[in-house]
Amino acid sequence: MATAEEGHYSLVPLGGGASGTVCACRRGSEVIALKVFPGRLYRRTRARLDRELAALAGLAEQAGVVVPQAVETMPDGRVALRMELCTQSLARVVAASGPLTVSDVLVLGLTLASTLVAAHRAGIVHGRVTPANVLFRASGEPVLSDFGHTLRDVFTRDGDHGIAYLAPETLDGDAGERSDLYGLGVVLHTALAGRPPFPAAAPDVAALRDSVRHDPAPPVDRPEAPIDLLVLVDRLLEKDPVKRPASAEEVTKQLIRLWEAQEPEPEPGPGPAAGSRLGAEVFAWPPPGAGEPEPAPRKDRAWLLVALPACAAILVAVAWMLVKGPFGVTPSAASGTASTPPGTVEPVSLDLAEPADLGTAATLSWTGPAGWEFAVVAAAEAGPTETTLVRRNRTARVTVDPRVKYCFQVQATDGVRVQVSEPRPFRGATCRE
Ligand SMILES: Nc1ncnc2c1ncn2[C@@H]1O[C@H](COP(=O)(O)OP(=O)(O)OP(=O)(O)O)[C@@H](O)[C@H]1O
Repeated sequence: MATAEEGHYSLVPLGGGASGTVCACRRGSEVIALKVFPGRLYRRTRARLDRELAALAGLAEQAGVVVPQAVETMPDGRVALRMELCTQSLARVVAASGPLTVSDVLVLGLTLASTLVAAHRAGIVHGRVTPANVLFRASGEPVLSDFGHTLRDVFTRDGDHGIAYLAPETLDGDAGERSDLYGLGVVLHTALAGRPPFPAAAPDVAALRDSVRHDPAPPVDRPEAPIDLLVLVDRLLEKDPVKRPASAEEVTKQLIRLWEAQEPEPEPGPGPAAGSRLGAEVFAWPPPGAGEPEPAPRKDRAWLLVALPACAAILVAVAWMLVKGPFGVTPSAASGTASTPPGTVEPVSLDLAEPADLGTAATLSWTGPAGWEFAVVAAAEAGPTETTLVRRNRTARVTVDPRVKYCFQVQATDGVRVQVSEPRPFRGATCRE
């Protein structure tokens, strides 16, 4: 494992992709990830990158994503993106420890599908949803990384990297929202089968491209998995994008149904605190597994068994808030009451303040319990109702049509309870109490 001193940094390579190399980086007490690209950044590309990073920062407020926090210049002039350092990728977990449990696969699928809902609503297509781009935070929360096309387009040096994971249309340079759904299919297939649908390290690249374009994915042998989950994964992996589910929202709804239909699992026994082992790994230096071409076989996957289910309740409830309709307010019909996905109602204070009208936007602010996740519901008069996750933020800026009346509402969840604020009329809308 190479640890290089570069300027004032200590760098440990974690792996290389189509366009850059990701390193864990230590500067004093700070530990981060740097994705280093093989060249300098010119002014026009920088302007494009800045616009992209601004859009991604907005997405990070709504969804579980790792996005660049800053653009940095290495001592030799190469450009690098600074990110939070995660513990490891799904690719590494599966290669080292085998397939995930069905329940973990459902949580993973729900989290990624609701992330794609938020991304697609913001007009952002990922383009490379792969097992290496699904990372785990120290808490066990799965997050999607490697958004952004600007530097990928400028610095791609290995066009064949990762083609085993790409949708057939992406191989022809045409990626859209349904290509991200194909990527989700690859991720779920990998998590269930313990290997990707097509071998990542195929020696004959032309044959691999041919397989990705034409061969069906091999069946997943998990008799305990619900048949509807296996059918969904197969639909996500359809070669023709039109035959895949129509949207990430549809996939989220299906995964919620599968989650709700699960047999209750036995109570977990006493074990380490959620994510504690992962946390230790992140802050150890150098990071374990860094620089290894193949993950070292690791029998012990106790951290995932503890950390991922510990996140499940909140991740599922957040996905549920995003796509389930019962709290939707409309100017003529609003629930105004608390409801829950699986748990009980214990009212907590959740107060949405008078929205501020900025013409094409409204700013909302509210008070609510600490540690809960929030979503904003905006119902246009005689128009659609949109729910936007805002994670733990207490303010939101919502784009509105300057000619339309709205009712706004905030939903909150701690993973067990869901609380709904009183609806707030905007521009004189009539919201039902
Ligand atoms: N923020 C991060 N924290 C921890 N590991 C990371 C982080 N970002 C990337 N990695 C890991 O670093 C390695 C290289 O990532 P990189 O994004 O360069 O390539 P890739 O995901 O294999 O390919 P692609 O170019 O298609 O994204 C991967 O194994 C990835 O899981």
